[in-house]
Amino acid sequence: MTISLPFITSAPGKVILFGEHSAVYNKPAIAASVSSLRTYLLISELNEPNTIELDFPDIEFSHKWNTNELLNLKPLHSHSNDEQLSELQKDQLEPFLSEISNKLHGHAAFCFLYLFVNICQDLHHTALKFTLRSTLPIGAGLGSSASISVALAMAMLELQDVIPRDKDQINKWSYIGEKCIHGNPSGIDNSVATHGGAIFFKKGEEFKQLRSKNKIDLILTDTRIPRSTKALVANVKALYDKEPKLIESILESMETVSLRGADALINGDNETLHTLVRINHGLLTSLGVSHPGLEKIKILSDELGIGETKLTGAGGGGCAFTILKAGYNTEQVRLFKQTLEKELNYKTFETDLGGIGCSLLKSNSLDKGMLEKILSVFQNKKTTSQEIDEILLPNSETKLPWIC
Ligand SMILES: Nc1ncnc2c1ncn2[C@@H]1O[C@H](COP(=O)(O)OP(=O)(O)O)[C@@H](O)[C@H]1O
Ligand SMILES: C[C@@](O)(CCOP(=O)(O)O)CC(=O)O
Ligand SMILES: [Mg+2]
Repeated sequence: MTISLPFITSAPGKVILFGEHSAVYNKPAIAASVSSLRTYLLISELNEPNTIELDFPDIEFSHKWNTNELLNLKPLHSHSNDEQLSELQKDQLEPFLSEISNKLHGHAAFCFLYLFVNICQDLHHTALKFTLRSTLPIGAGLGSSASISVALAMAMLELQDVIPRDKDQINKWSYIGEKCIHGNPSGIDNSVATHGGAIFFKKGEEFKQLRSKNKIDLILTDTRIPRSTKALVANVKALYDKEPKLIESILESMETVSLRGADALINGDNETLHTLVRINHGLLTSLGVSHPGLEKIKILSDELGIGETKLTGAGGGGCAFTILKAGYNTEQVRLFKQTLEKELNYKTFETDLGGIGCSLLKSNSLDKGMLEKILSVFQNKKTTSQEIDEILLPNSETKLPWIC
């Protein structure tokens, strides 16, 4: 039975605890979803026949395409060859993307179109609007790209009536979406955004859910320094090609860090965890993916003696996390946050790790008043992250019936 419109999908962002970049080279890595930073995607009927509209206000992008023209394209992506996007498909999509010159917009639109043409061939609705709002900082290392890919893939599989709902399918397609945005992703971000929790991930293998013995106390800091994952991953590749032996040995050290990290998390060995965070950050710095703005966070946490800091995600700007040592001084932590925010204009987040993965909200499970409230969150482009959270965040007071 076709899902009735409107409906909403959602997926979280993530923190990579150990192993970013080395994950791309088939080394193991550990990531956890960030419970409170999520993307929400509303799929609604459009009052304009034969039209697909994207409305992505977070990046000030909206665009319309003719539905028939899109559906006349052949789905050319073959999962048997899923290491590569289909070149033929890319060529077919080119005319639909040619008017979009902004890179941020182009990556998001390419991800949307590639998934749409390959997933939605038997669409029952021909006039649809996709409105996306995210409480994640974009391009900051917290996996906003994977989070939108997962929300899009989940929505399109629903539209296509793929029953039963299957997270492995969502994960597979969102990995393709990540490829459209990143070029060469490892797949760790989409896996954790799909399945939630914390995962031990190795490219090409089944990932394992990881249970940490202790709650990890961390402060997440966004430098607000913009960067693109695609460019950073390409820089590391260029370095690898230039110095393969040297870089391979750094990647092998990162492998050891992730393996030891998994043990330390499972056994609640905090001291080792702190040492590994320091070592992993140093190794990433040696790959050239830190930034003076990230080093400022590390230096401040060292000076105040509150814990260990490591960049997270692709680096080059974006975010770092600081894990707080046992019995930390709360006054020093307050000073840490205040200095970052007031003097450096950084943003700090407090979030738990390991929340739910992708989820679906059906309109027929909501009363009329609540549905109207939710629709207004999407319609009003000025809605703040806090207002989005108050209504849509799973486990918020509204207790919406999200299906995981
Ligand atoms: N809320 C959003 N709306 C539209 N596009 C988004 C959104 N969040 C992320 N994107 C897409 O993902 C890209 C950022 O991905 P990336 O460089 O991998 O950084 P990260 O995943 O660390 O946030 C953006 O350029 C944009 O194309
Ligand atoms: C650098 C990398 O390891 C993580 C990228 O994460 P983000 O897009 O910066 O959130 C790339 C990947 O694993 O796909
Ligand atoms: Mg990304």
